[in-house]
Amino acid sequence: MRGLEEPGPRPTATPCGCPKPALETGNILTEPIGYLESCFSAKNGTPRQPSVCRHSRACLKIRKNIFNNPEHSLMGLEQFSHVWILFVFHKNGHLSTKAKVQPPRLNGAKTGVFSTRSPHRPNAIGLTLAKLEKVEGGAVYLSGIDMIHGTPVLDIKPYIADYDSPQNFVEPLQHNQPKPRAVSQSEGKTDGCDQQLSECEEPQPCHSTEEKPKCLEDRASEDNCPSPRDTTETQRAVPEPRVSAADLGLESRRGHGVGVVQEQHGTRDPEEGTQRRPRRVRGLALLQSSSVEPQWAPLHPARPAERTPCSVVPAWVKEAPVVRLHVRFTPHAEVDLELLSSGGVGGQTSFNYFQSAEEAKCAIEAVLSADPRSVYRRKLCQDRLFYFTVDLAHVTCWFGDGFAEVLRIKLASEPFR
Ligand SMILES: C[S@@+](CC[C@H](N)C(=O)[O-])C[C@H]1O[C@@H](n2cnc3c(N)ncnc32)[C@H](O)[C@@H]1O
Repeated sequence: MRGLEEPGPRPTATPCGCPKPALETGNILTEPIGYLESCFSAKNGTPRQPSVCRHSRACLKIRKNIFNNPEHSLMGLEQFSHVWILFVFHKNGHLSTKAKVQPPRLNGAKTGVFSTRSPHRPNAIGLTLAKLEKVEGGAVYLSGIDMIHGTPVLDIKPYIADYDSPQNFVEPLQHNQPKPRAVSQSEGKTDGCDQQLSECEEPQPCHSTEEKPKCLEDRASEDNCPSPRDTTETQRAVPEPRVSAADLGLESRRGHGVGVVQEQHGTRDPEEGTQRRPRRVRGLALLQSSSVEPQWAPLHPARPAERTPCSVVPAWVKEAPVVRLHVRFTPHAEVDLELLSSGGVGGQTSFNYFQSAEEAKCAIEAVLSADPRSVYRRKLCQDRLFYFTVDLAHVTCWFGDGFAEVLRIKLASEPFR
C-alpha cells in the first residue's frame, strides 16, 4: 500500500521552486470565528469534559469580520440539538508538548497524548460536543461546555448521530449477512451494542424542540435524565447481525493486555481519556501493530453471528482510579448562595449564566463531584482548600476523603460577561 506520508518534512515548494500554498502543506492560519463567553473564568474548576456539568453555559457570537452577516452562517443550525465546537486552548501557557501525559483521571499514571483529551497536544485544538440551547441572530447559546471565558473558537459543526456515533453506522450489506431490519432505538439497545447503558440518552439529532433530549450526562445530578425507555423512539435500519470485535481487529488490543469496554453511547466520557473506536475503512479494519506499515484485516471474515461493539473504550478510562466525590454545602454556604442569587450581595441582581440558585448549586456540585483537582493537589499538596469561580460565584471548598465541602460562596471580585 502506498503510504500517505513521505518520511521527513513535507516539501513546502513545488518542483519548480514555487512555494506551495499553505493549505497544501497543512499549515493554516486560523482566524477565530468568535470568542466564547463562558460561565467559567479560569481553568481551575472548569469541567474536564462537557458531560460533567450540564448547567454550564456559554454564548458564541460570530464575528463580523468573518461574515458580514453572521446570522447567515448560522442558518439551519437551530434545527440541531448538539454541536461540535472546535477551539484553541489559548491558556495553555506554553506550546511544548510531551508524547506521554498524566491525565488527572489516571491519578498520576502516564499514557500517550493521543489516547487522551489533554489540552497539551501538538496542535492545541479542543473538541467539545455541546448542547445547542438556541440560535439568536449571529449568536449561538450553548450548555454543557468545558471551555473558559475568552476561548477562541475555530469552527462549529452540527452533531449528526448517523455520522458521528458508531452505533448509528449502517454497514454495507455483505453477501453472507441477512438483510437489515428496522429496529427502534430502544430495541437496538438490547442487542450486542448496548450492554452498558448509561443514565442518559446519547444525544440524537432532533427534528423539533419537543423531541430534544432533556440532558447530556450529568453524572452528579441525574434528576432530569430521561431513562432510555422514556425517549422518543427513532426508527433506524441496522443490519443484523453486525461484525464481531475480533472482526474489527480488537483481539489484538486484548492481546496487548489492555481491557476494553464496549460502548453503546460511545461519544462522550466525562474525563480526559478518549474513547477508541474501531476504525472502519470501506470494509477494512486497522489492526494495532508494532510494525510501521499498517496491517489491514478484512472487516467481515468468518464469524458473522457475533455482535459488534459499537465503540470500544479501554477499561482504564471507564474504571479510572479517581472516584466521584460526595458534595455537601455548609449552612453558611447555602445562605451565601441564596444571597448571591437574590441580589443581596453587591447590588448584583442575578447570575449571568445560571437561571436560579438551584442551577448554580447543581453546577457547583457537578464540578466538585468530578474532583477538579490536579494530581499534585490531590496526592501531594497538604492544603486541602480549593477555590474556583463559576458565573458570579467565587467558591471556597475543601476536600476530605471521598467528599468535597463547600464552605463559602462570595461574589466574584471581577464579574465577567
Ligand atoms: C481536558 S480539556 C477537554 C476539552 C475538550 N472537550 C476536548 O476533549 O478537546 C478541558 C479542560 O481544558 C481546560 N481549558 C478549557 N478552556 C481552555 C482554554 N481556552 N485554554 C486552555 N485550557 C482550557 C480546562 O481546564 C478544562 O478543564
